Amino acid sequence: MLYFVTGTDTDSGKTLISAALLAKATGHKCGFKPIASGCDVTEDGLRNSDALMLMAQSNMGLAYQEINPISFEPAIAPHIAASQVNTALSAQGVFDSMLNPAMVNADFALIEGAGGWRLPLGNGEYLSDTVKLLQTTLQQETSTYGNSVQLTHAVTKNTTLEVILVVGMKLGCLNHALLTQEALLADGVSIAGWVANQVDADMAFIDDNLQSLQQMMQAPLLGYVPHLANPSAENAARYLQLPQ
Ligand SMILES: Nc1ncnc2c1ncn2[C@@H]1O[C@H](COP(=O)(O)OP(=O)(O)OP(=O)(O)O)[C@@H](O)[C@H]1O
Ligand SMILES: C[C@H](N)[C@H](N)CCCCCC(=O)O
Ligand SMILES: [Mg+2]
Repeated sequence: MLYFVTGTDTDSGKTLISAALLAKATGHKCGFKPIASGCDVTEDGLRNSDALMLMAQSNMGLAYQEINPISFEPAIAPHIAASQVNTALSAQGVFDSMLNPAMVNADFALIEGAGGWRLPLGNGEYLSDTVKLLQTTLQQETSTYGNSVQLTHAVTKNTTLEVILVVGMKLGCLNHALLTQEALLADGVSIAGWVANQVDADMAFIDDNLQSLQQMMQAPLLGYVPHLANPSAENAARYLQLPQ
């Protein structure tokens, strides 16, 4: 199983839910954070807390750079962070840097996006283009990646990619969730499920909002995660089911 986890916005809970789904998964599992802006400078290089949280729930022994190949220090839009260090992002470049044998051979692998579905990479490209590229590549019988290594169905467990949408439950999320769903469907990706994640501890009429979303979302609800006093992967996992 290979999933791309997107959200209605930055801070919607993609990392918490991704880590929680990894915690629930069994077998060989790994989380990826291809692009991270907002990193600490360490002796070992740039380190991002999302990538470290996913790494803590992964068990395939990957190096940090394999989980998070593209990192920027400032917590700003990645294409702007890239331009600050005189570099540029592209859908193909992100694809090339992130594709890893573990991603296609894991029992459970997920890729956390950055921001929301239509995250700009600059030059008219979006992170959603990378996801579409990955989906197309996996669908082809044979494909090449990285150093032209041949990937065939014989060695590729994960030949499909589905999206999980994390809805950060707060006032305004209905519009964000519906627009994101529209974009996902228009882009031809399939939605494995969505998660209602209560980021706003005091959201009024949470039950009514949840009910409205359930009526309008065209994918299974994988769980409602309330606002947690201790938002750990294990605590959030108690409220979730893995996609079928
Ligand atoms: N259900 C929850 N209860 C309590 N706190 C939460 C909950 N969901 C998320 N948070 C907190 O909200 C913050 C944002 O969550 P998270 O980092 O998972 O968002 P994100 O969508 O991954 O953001 P980014 O776009 O930066 O990757 C974190 O501090 C997280 O612990
Ligand atoms: C810094 C933040 N936590 C994320 N890593 C990046 C969010 C970028 C959002 C870009 C945008 O859509 O405006
Ligand atoms: Mg995150």
